[in-house]
Formats: sequence, structure tokens, C-alpha cells
Amino acid sequence: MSEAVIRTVTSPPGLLAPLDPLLREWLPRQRWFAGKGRPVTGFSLVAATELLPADSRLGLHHLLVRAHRQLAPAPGAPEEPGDCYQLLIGTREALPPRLAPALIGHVTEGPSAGRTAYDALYDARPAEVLLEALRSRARVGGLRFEREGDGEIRPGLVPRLMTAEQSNSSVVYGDTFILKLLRRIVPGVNPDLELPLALAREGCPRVPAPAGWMVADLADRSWVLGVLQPYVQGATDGWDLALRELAKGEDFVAEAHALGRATAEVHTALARALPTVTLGHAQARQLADGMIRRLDEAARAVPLLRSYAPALRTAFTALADLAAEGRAWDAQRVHGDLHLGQCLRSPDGAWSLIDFEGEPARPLAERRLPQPTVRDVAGMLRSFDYAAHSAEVPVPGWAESCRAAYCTGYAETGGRDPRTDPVLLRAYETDKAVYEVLYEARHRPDWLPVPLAAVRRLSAPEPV
Ligand SMILES: Nc1ncnc2c1ncn2[C@@H]1O[C@H](COP(=O)(O)OP(=O)(O)O)[C@@H](O)[C@H]1O
Ligand SMILES: O=P(O)(O)O[C@H]1O[C@H](CO)[C@@H](O[C@H]2O[C@H](CO)[C@@H](O)[C@H](O)[C@H]2O)[C@H](O)[C@H]1O
Repeated sequence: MSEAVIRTVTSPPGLLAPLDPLLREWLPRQRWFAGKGRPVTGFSLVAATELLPADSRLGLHHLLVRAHRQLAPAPGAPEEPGDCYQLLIGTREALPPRLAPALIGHVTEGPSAGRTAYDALYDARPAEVLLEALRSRARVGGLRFEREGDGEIRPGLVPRLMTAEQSNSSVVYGDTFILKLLRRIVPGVNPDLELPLALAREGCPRVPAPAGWMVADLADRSWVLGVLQPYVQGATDGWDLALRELAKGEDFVAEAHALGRATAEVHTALARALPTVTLGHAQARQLADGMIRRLDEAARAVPLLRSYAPALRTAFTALADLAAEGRAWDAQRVHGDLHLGQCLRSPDGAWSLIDFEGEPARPLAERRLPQPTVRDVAGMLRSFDYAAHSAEVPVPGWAESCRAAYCTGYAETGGRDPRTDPVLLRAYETDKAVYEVLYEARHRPDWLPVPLAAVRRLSAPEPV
């Protein structure tokens, strides 16, 4: 069905056109904007819902917009309909100074002419509107707000927008709940809701259980827009904790061991809750081919990677060779983008895993495929390496001792040591390092040396 048919415009008409030039300038500057590197040429409206009337002191519009981009960063290049983004746009007569970081621009035409448009998530009242909608299981236009179970969502929880570097945007309510608003949205079952829900229903305590979620129903398809979870109070994420220990010259062995156990616990629960499969020759071949394709794409985009590509490719051909010899692998649903920043340690020492969205750049269908659990293990091993490289004063052997402790912890709880399958582990670690090269080149060029160091190590004849 075409997008022209799926519009559920309950906002005043003509809202998007006046915002268009403002959004073109503002959207590409947002950390969560995925289409960096190619100019935004315009927007089309997928859905608009008025949450607070446009002419009130504070107007509030929920917009789903498709950002059109040029196919190449050259003047006159053809354009394509790009990704769909969720925006919560507030309008006020004037913006108080505390909302200055939220400024999108001044609207000169249409129903909001003369007002200032801003990212409403920075503002308390719009954030309260969302929580209230979840609390009351509201239906507004095509938007559906759901709650899980009978757990109480108290009114009056004070919201604050998280300022951490994120792929999405999160609002914390009174240190009790956290609402993650997905920014780049896709139709279909979203693993960021699907997996925590399945794990909660399985009784797995390692993942905060969804307390509610927000969905847009458009053209017979559901688009998950946000997930509300209990806020893990006083938690420190694994990345900050690791850097803190590194700064003191301390090892991280006990925590890495506990993280290995937590990862295995989550994997065991996911294997119970959702389908598992065996990857035979054809599927393992496809897996290796996908890794080779991603390497080729990354090497095209990042010239610094090119000279390593032939050596890196051997990690993937070794996997294909094992498959051709008849080796099969168990596969199941996994986290898909596990790293230290996705692990939260409560003050009592318990670890929780968060953010089951998978690698945001991959298509949803691919992110939901069963995969060998080694994929998540490889993600964590890479993360210890990242932390070690980010230390101001290097601590010799730090990453290696973490890697060993993590695998030991994983084996104790999961029953299988990931190191017993070195070909699969190397293939996944290489695939992750290649992904990181591309990710850093696009988002944080200063960090590029970190995955490039891994690329050098992994392309050595006998990688260590
Ligand atoms: N349940 C939670 N309790 C406490 N903090 C959380 C929780 N979920 C997420 N966070 C914090 O929010 C940050 C961003 O969450 P995440 O799900 O990783 O979002 P994104 O996909 O946008 O990166 C995390 O790094 C963590 O600090
Ligand atoms: O957390 P996100 O879902 O946004 O994941 C993306 O961003 C991560 C960085 O914030 C990136 O992770 C890489 O850097 C981390 C240190 O900042 C490091 O711990 C990870 O091992 C490394 O992969 C992640 O790859 C990306 O998908």
C-alpha cells in the first residue's frame, strides 16, 4: 500500500511544509540521524498526530516523516526516499532559555506561523503527555499506547531527557521508568520490544521487563515507536565502570566473569522462549557470504580498510570451509549488538542487559534471524578491546584477562566455552571489527584507530 494512503493526519494540514527547511538543517545534526554523509533533500509525511492543540500555549505534534536524500553527495544527484523518523515537535510563542538546546527554528508560515518549533522531548509537559498516554492505554489517531500487566505507573513522575550519546532518545521519569523513543523506525516486530518481553515472560531477571510500549498502526502494519522499562536505579554501565578500573590500573576480571555468566543466562532464556535452528552447510555459507559482503562494502567506504581486506576475508572463508566439511552450528535469537555500554551494573552487583535493537543499520528481518550465540560473545570481546584502547594509561594484558574471564563465566553458566569454536569466534570478531570501522568512520572518526588496531591484529597470519 502506498504511503499516500496510510497517512493518518489528525494534525492541522500544512504543518510539515513550513517545517521542511528547518528540519533539513536540524535533522542531520542529531546524533540519532542515520543518514549522515548525504544531504537531506526534503521530507514526506507518513503520519501526523496532534497531541496538544497547535494554538495552545504549547502545541505538540507527533510526526513520522520520511527523510529524502540524494543518492550521492554531489550537486544534482538523484534522490531516494530514505529512512522514516519519529519526531515530537513542540511549538511555543517563545522558547524559554532552558529549552535553547532543543531549538529547531522559527516557523514563518502555516498554522504555527510566528511560533518556535523545538524538540519537545527536552520539555517536561510533552514527556508527561507520553507517560500519561501509556498509563491510560490511550489511542490517539494511529497511535496506540500499551501497558504490560497491572504494574502501577504513578502519575507525577518528573521527566528528564537523557543526554548520553544515543542512537535513540530516552526520557527518565523520576528514576522509576525510562522511555526509549525509537528515532529511526521501521514497520514490523521490533526486537527491542520483542526480546525483553519474551525474556520477562520467561522469568529472566537479567533484562528490565517492558512496562509499556507505543505503537503506530498504519496500513495494516505496526511500527514500534517506544518502550517503557523500569529504570535500574544507581546503575553504572559496563563501559564507564571498565574505564574507571582502567584509570586506577585495576583489572576487570571479576566483572567480566559476571558479565559472561549474565550473557549466558540471557542466551539460555532466549533459547527457551523463541525458536532455535541448526545452521547447515547452505546457511553457514550464507553467513560467511554476508560477512564477506559487509567487508567489501566497508572497504569501499573506508579506504584505510582496503589493504587489510584480503587477510580479513580468510576468517570468513575458513568458516565457509568448515561448513563445506559438514560442520553445523546451533542458532537462536541473540542480542545482536552487545557491548559494555549495553550492560548495567546495579549497586548490589547484579548485571542487566539492555538495548536489544541489534545493529541499527541492518534490516529488521536480518536482525531477527536466529544466529550463533558467539555473535554476542564476539561483541563483548571487542568491547574489552575498545576499553583497553581508550585507557589514558595502558594496562598491559587488561583486555586479554577480561576476554578469558568472560568466556570462563559464559561457559560456567551456558555449558559451552566459546573458545572451543575458534573459527566461528574469529569470523564473528572480524565481522564486528569491520562493522565498527564503518560505524566509527560515519559517526566518530576520532575513534577509527580503535577498530583499525583490531583489524591489524585480526589480519595477522596468526591472530592473537
Ligand atoms: N532500564 C534502564 N535503567 C537505567 N538506565 C537505562 C535503562 N535502559 C537504558 N538506560 C540508559 O540509557 C542509555 C541508552 O539506552 P539504550 O537502550 O542503549 O539506547 P540507544 O539504543 O539509544 O543507544 C544506556 O546507555 C543506559 O545508560
Ligand atoms: O549503543 P548503540 O546501539 O548506539 O551502538 C552503537 O554505538 C556504540 C558506541 O556508542 C558502538 O560501540 C562501539 O563503541 C563502544 C564504546 O563507545 C564499544 O564498547 C563497543 O564495543 C564498540 O562496538 C556500537 O558498535 C554501535 O552499534
